[in-house]
Amino acid sequence: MTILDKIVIRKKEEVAQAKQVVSVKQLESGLHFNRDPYVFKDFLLAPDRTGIVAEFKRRSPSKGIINDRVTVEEVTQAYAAAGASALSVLTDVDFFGGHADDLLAARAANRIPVLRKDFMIDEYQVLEAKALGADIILLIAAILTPAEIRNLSALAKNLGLNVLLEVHDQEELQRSICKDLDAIGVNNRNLADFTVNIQTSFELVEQIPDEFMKISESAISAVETIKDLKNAGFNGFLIGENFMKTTNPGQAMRDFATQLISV
Ligand SMILES: O=C(O)c1ccccc1NCC(=O)[C@H](O)[C@H](O)COP(=O)(O)O
Repeated sequence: MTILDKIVIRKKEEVAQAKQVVSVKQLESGLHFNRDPYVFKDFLLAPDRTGIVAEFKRRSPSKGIINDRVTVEEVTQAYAAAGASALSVLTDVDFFGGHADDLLAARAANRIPVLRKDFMIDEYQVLEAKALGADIILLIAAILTPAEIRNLSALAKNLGLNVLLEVHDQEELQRSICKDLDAIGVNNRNLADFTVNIQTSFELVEQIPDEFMKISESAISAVETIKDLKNAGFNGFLIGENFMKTTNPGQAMRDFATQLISV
């Protein structure tokens, strides 16, 4: 069994429990339910932003604890001030040490799009994402059928949310593309065995239709890589560990963004 299989099994239990505690009706009366989400594309393409989707990531299955000494408010505000186009906030508790409260805190502290980074398998989680104030949801092709992707993305669109589809190879991409997606992310990390290879992005970028924003995800640690990814056609760059492993992730993002201007 891969880590992804384990995460999905746990996620099904979590969603079933959550439905017992908070009804769909209660979600729909939630704090942020009627808020208009930010448009992801506008922030990715804004000339005064970097295209970086900066992630708040306390720990991960591949690395264990990355940083448990910083707060979501201080880090995400510093990311936004340093030119992040969007924030990625992990809400998975068991495998990433995240929490729904992290998303609420990031939302309250910032005025740029926030991605709910989780393993979405049920419509309930999409409603939750909206209630928590997310602007973007992630759909991972490796854990969803094409029909599930169509249904979850259609619901997200109805709620005004942006949809980022994550793929790892050409087969996932071709079977998963549908009309309600806004962005397609190529994950350079193989979620089954944790190996990382930035070439995955370069190999897949030309297969992604131009109507979608193109995001390269994971294992990005050099400004030169961003330059190469931009030249290859990517609009966005999801970066977590490279910033979070430092004592001051916001400053690490600022230094990175400053170097980006000169490459
Ligand atoms: O990061 C992991 O170990 C991981 C394991 C299993 C499923 C997902 C995982 N990560 C989620 C991500 O995609 C990354 O957090 C994100 O792309 C940022 O990656 P990085 O810059 O390498 O932290």
